[in-house]
Amino acid sequence: MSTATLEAPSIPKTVYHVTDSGQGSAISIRDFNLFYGEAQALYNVNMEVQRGMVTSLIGPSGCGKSTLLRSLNRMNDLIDNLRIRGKVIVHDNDIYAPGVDVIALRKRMGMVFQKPNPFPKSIFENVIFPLRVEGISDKAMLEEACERALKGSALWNEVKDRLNESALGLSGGQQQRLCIARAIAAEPEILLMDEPCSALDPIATAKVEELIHELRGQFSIVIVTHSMQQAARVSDNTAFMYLGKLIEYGATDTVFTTPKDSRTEDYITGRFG
Ligand SMILES: Nc1ncnc2c1ncn2[C@@H]1O[C@H](COP(=O)(O)OP(=O)(O)OP(=O)(O)O)[C@@H](O)[C@H]1O
Repeated sequence: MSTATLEAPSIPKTVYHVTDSGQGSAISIRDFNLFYGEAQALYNVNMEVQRGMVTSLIGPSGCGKSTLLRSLNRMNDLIDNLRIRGKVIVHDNDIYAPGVDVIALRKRMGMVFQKPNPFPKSIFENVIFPLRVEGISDKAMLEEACERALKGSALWNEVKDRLNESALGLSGGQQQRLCIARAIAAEPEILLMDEPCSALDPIATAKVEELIHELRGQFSIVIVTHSMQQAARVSDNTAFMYLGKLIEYGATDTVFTTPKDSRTEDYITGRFG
């Protein structure tokens, strides 16, 4: 792993000092702008999400973190009067190009939301839901996928004897790890997490953070978090956003110890936000 300067000449104001995974980019965001009706929420964002690494999006409330995250798998498509300009490149293809299969795109990107959102079904059916959607019905294949995903989300030992019980009977922290199991069951390449610990207590948060650490390498993870401590603990790279702009995108250690932009410094030292 080396520290490389990734250039984005079209926005001189963003400071880049990103830790390069050596495996290239999982996602390239290029001159990306987003408008909710007349209101612009993202301004010329340029960012390379490094493959196999954990990337945190931080910044004060309303700065556009969730908007940017949801732009990566086109979750924003469902919003009326939304316009975008720019590109999001995954596997050399712009995901906003005409004719893109959005369902296929979302299969490559598992998503975990703020609040655990298990379906009112059994633990087993929750985990293998994405495979059912794909039309897989082979029992042995589903059981194997379920076990793999639950082991991957560090929940297997806690639920292996109650797979047919309702997922709603699990604790909040277990439900969130179940949602992570569901997100990884179809073996996506990228995991998008929108404040995955905001509804969890400190112990459950620690477990999810540990899990993120374990999933690193296997998946490219982008996580929105309000907690700077969490960003510092779990991520390789951190992107600081402010008023819809990407201000600084760099190696997490550097962002938190020696930020290069005064706005980043003001935020991480608690002067605003
Ligand atoms: N569906 C929407 N329609 C219109 N405006 C929206 C919508 N979603 C977000 N916005 C606006 O876009 C801006 C960015 O919001 P976003 O939720 O992305 O910020 P955030 O950094 O994730 O905030 P928070 O940390 O509070 O969750 C805000 O001004 C917000 O009001």
